[in-house]
Amino acid sequence: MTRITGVRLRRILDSRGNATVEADVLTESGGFGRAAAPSGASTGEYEALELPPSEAIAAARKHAIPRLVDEAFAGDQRSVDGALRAADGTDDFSEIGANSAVAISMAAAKAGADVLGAPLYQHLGGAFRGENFPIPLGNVIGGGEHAKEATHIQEFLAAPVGAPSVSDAVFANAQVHGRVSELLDERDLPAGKGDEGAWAPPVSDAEAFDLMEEAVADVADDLGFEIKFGLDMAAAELYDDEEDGYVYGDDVKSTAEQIDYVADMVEEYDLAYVEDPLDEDDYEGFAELTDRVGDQTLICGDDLFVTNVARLQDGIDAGAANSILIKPNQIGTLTDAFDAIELANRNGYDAVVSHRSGETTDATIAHLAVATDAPFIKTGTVGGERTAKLNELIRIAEDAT
Ligand SMILES: O=C(O)[C@@H](CO)OP(=O)(O)O
Ligand SMILES: [Mg+2]
Repeated sequence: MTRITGVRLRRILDSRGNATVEADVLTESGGFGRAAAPSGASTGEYEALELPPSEAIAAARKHAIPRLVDEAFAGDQRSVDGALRAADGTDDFSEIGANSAVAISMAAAKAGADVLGAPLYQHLGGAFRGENFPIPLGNVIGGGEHAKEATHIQEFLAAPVGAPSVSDAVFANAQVHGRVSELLDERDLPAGKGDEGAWAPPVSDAEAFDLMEEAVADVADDLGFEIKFGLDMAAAELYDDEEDGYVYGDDVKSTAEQIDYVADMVEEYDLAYVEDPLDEDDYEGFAELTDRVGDQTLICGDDLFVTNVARLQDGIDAGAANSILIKPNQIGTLTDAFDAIELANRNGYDAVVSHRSGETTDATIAHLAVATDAPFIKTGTVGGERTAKLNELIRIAEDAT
């Protein structure tokens, strides 16, 4: 029933106005799935490779589609993703592009779910998936590679850890986003937005910490539940080999100073989450920081692990981080993403499912996060390509309870 009978690929627009790959997968019994690849700006050096969409589509048509049509079953995700790997033949999907691969992989999962008549989260997670729902981490102030003339730290994320429901959490993040806008207005600061819809004001990182502290406290007071905040430091973008340190404008921090700085911020602001606090090659620094504050907060590896089981295993062996960011397009298939989540969970690492800065309205990650019982999902706060995931989470919570 789920034998694949057709795969169509096309170029569509993403939220930055760039082209990306969309895939349709059709099955023998009329099943249909459609998915689109997201795209990063602060991409990790060890990520699977995104090709220019036209090239990725041409290569996938030549190499992958013949191995899928009449050969693979949408209901058997490993057969689909195995065919994609075999068609590509490289470790980093440099032949057909991780963008073609991930779009086909996710579209096949949706087609498989469609044949069963099950929602995607149920198809992926099964009857024993657990009852928890992910808490959305909402990017409300940001800079780095996502906005010019703004903070050095890439993302300041609201984390509504005390929200009684998914819907309360989603609306709390939107309210924090709105509260930050009011605070900027009171301070006569311009409020442009970065790639993910976060405010990108021309303020120092220290001011952004203060704005976040005030905004989450105000909204928590109003709503009556705990809201913390966290960071994506995207420190690989701050790290400069020649300076041998982390560059914050005129200030350069050595690795030891960076670790002290992050540990101090965790203490001072009771941060719920810190992603990529150190360079993507610095397992040792990650381990030292995890040792210091890992019992108080999540130290998450994004560019460090790139959703890759081998890199995660190195991190586990080194005691680096206690959490992994999961981005299916970093590794190319849902199977690879699931394997990374499983390895993480077996070793006490929390898996946090994430969007990219360049997105479409594809909501697959909302289903992936629920299916795998992820404690957090990073999806932004406002903007159509962000709310597509958040609203899907609200629908899934309604459907599943
Ligand atoms: O660094 C990140 O975690 C992401 C998403 O917020 O950004 P990008 O997609 O640009 O890598
Ligand atoms: Mg990141």
